[in-house]
Amino acid sequence: MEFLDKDVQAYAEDHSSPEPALLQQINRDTHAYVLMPRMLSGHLQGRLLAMLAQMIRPRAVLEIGTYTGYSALCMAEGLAPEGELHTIDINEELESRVRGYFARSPQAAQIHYHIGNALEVVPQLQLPWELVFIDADKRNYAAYYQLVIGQMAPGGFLIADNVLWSGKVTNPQASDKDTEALRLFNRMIQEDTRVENVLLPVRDGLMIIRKK
Ligand SMILES: C[S@@+](CC[C@H](N)C(=O)[O-])C[C@H]1O[C@@H](n2cnc3c(N)ncnc32)[C@H](O)[C@@H]1O
Repeated sequence: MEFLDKDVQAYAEDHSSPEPALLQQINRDTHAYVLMPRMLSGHLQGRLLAMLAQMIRPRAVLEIGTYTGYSALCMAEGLAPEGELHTIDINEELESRVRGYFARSPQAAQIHYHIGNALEVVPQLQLPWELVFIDADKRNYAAYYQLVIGQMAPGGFLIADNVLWSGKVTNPQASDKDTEALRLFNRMIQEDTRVENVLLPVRDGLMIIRKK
């Protein structure tokens, strides 16, 4: 479910910076050749991620859930000159496609792509994260948060995607495991006194969290 009216969404995209050429190609290719293209962040959310990264100028970015590399490349636009971005995905089938896209990015040398289960890879990457994007399996959102929050730099930002889950989080009839996991995650963030947070109803819901 999109929370914005279709015309408003189109208007917002028309009045946001265009996608860079490489991202346009990833968007097109993902819809043509890859399963579940709805998972890609897309134009509006991608420009928001790029803008937030440009505001933060992070030296260390972590992404959990690379998929076809779209959101990683958006956030890489804002990396500090000495910064690095680590992105993890469990799906090795997309690896050669994604490596090809990353190689064409102006930030190619700063991007580190890991194939594996994020629950195992994250503890091996001990960096003071200044920007984290959680966008993988919903049942592990709380576990990912607990893994990274201690590693994050004070003043660092964490963004979690799909926290409205097509509106199911507010539907009392919805009790599937993913919906329950997202309700638990949202409640956990709301009650965590170490952070400030705002839930933005953009696309499928973005929880933006700042570590105090
Ligand atoms: C919604 S997609 C990511 C979309 C991408 N961030 C974007 O905006 O274009 C979710 C991805 O998480 C990956 N994933 C699922 N479980 C995972 C796990 N345990 N560890 C790492 N990646 C995982 C899936 O393979 C999938 O590619």
